[in-house]
Amino acid sequence: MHLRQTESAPAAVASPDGAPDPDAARRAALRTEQDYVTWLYARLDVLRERAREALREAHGRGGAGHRQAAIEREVTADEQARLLARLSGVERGLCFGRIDRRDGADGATYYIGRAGLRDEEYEPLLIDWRAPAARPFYAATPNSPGDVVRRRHLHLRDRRVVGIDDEVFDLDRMSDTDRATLVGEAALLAALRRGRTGRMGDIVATIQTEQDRVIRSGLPGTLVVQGGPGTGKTVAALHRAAYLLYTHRDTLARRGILIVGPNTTFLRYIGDVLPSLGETDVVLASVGELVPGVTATAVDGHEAAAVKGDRRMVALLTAAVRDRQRVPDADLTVEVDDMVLRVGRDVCRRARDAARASRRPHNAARPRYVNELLRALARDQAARLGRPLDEEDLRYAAGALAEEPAVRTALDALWPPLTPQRLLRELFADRAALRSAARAAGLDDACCDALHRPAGSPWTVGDVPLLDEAAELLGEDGSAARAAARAAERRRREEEWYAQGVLEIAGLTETAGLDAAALAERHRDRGPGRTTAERAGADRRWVYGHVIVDEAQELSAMAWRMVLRRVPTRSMTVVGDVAQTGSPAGARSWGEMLDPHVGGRWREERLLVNYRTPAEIMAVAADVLAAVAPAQEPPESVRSGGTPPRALRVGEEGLAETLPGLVASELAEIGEGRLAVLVPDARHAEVAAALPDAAATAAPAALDSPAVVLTVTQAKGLEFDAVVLVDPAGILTQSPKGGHDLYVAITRATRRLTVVHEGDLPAPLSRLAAGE
Ligand SMILES: Nc1ncnc2c1ncn2[C@@H]1O[C@H](COP(=O)(O)OP(=O)(O)OP(=O)(O)O)[C@@H](O)[C@H]1O
Repeated sequence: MHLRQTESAPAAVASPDGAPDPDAARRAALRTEQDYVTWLYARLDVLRERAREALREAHGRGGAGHRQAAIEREVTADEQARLLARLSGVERGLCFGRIDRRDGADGATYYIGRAGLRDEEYEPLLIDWRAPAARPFYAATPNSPGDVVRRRHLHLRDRRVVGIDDEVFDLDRMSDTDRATLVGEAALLAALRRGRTGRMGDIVATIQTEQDRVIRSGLPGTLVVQGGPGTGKTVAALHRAAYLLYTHRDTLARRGILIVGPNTTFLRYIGDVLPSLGETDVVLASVGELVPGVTATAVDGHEAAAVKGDRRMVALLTAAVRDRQRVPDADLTVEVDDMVLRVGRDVCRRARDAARASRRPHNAARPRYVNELLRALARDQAARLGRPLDEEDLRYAAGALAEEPAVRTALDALWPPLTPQRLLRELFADRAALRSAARAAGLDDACCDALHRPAGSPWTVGDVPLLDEAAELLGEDGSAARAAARAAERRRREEEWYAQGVLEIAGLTETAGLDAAALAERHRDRGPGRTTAERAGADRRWVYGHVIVDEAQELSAMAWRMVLRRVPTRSMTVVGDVAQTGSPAGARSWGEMLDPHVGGRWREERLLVNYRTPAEIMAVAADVLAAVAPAQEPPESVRSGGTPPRALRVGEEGLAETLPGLVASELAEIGEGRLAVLVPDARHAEVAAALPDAAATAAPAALDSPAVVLTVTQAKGLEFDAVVLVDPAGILTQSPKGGHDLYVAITRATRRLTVVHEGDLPAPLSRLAAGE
């Protein structure tokens, strides 16, 4: 039997007059749990103090030893610092659950929490939520409870137990005392009712069974998590990252986990979840940040986005690179020391073809071409001077010519060293170059028009996969790598010199176990690039142990190529909803997107329950989905009730007058929560001007504001207690995927939805018309 107890249900502890006393039962249960929780925190304090002490000792142990000993101390200190960070991260809500199992004759009780704790005898006091022993806490359902007799949720405020919820799966197996102290209220619904803060919270206490399957799915291969809005795809994927780090720490600590999200605001929104689970060593990046050194936030128009995401851009870029490998129109002539040196055009052509035939990337193949031409120039120079040349002379003369500015300019014009940035900047600013490359790729002039732009334009998100593709085609620019190595060597010497000064000032001699080189290295390691995540984030060619892609339906074919380069093992979690695709280059089906890369070898989990949007609002969204994508099923809302969604008609000039009052009254209704005004792209500035008190940028700080004006693209993945949706017809018609945008906009609301419209309500929203 399964029983979800309510607070009024327990009826076994008697009051003095013999009547059942539920309050006494509740107090008794709270006391028991408080005692245990107090004990757990005491243990946590002890472990933290030990880690702190070990850290102090590692830092303080300056004394004897050589460089090896210094490094060992550093490693110990590093480990203790991580342990301390992990133990500090789990302070809030340390223990959130308990299961009573039918283990053996007596049964057994296990407490579940954010971290595993053991006593001095190594007996478990608290089970880490990711450990196999915690699984029944999440997996037990009324239909298949396994050996779980009762699941209890504990609600903590600071270190105090302030509430308990019980789910009983087998009342007959419970002892009389335990039955007497049953208390409860559905923990999940309590969690869902909380106001939004602008930051996603963890759900470690209320993970649902279907989500648990996603979280604990094995590390190898590609897992697709498909689910409608609010089904917990994002939050489950983040818990999966924590679970994988716990279960495969060795592999993943070395290679790291990358989480790709749609934009920096979204990343900020989800950024607290992993630290609250004690995990910090993860790289979070938007598609626009995946090439180190470039931060792209500008967004392309629909045409440009569609072309840039098209797989044929590979052929276009390949052709564009080939176009930069030229032979002169006539013989090559260069003036050096008042003498005109000449190399025949056919010699240039042969040299270029040989360099291309090496099949090396552009920058790596360049020396073949350049060296061949330098030798030809040197031979011509010697002939004109009437000097014979042996092989050594030839090498020397070619080297000397390479230093001549006129020679360098001439050779750079034929086969320039290229960075991805330079290639793209110059290509997009040059219509003729674009046409030539596009023709080779089978793209028409309209595509060229969509790509063409002035040279100084900012990088867009759609450019970043192209920069990454270009980096592959170009290879490392050897000169840049050499310059970087020289700069690094210079820095190393300066740091050592500085470190020597520090040692002298501190009166520490080399016999103190730390010489200047070791001290410099230690400080260098402390700087950027110290943790796996930091090193990985700064290296375009880093290979991750696992990659999670959120809102994955928005990624174009070119963006997938970029992401997949970072995970050749294809150990990935792909999270999204093809019914929410807004990008013109995004996914229509997972097979279409993934099959070219993983050859059909991906597995899928579906999430079907919406934890965000109440049923009344979801009914409106379902009408929209039925109109724009009848084959897609909307998820089912876990809760109903609350304020019915409504529509509000205003005159055209009435928008600016209506919105401030409407937003103020909605804010008053939601109290501490968050509100978003969602608008068509073209009306963002107008609506933002009407609401000067609301944040109006998609910058991460906007999440701190009680009210924010956003386009639907900017609001993707986010949620708000109240949504004011302005001009639904404008959203519907703003792009070929406008219907999907409207679906996304409606499903951002957790409590209240108001649709403000000027003309007639679009047909899919007719359900709202009745209430006007
Ligand atoms: N098991 C759970 N317990 C408590 N809250 C949950 C649970 N699952 C999901 N939620 C909450 O539901 C909301 C929606 O979750 P999430 O953003 O992960 O959904 P999603 O599927 O990624 O949505 P979308 O596709 O619309 O972006 C969040 O507030 C999340 O915390």
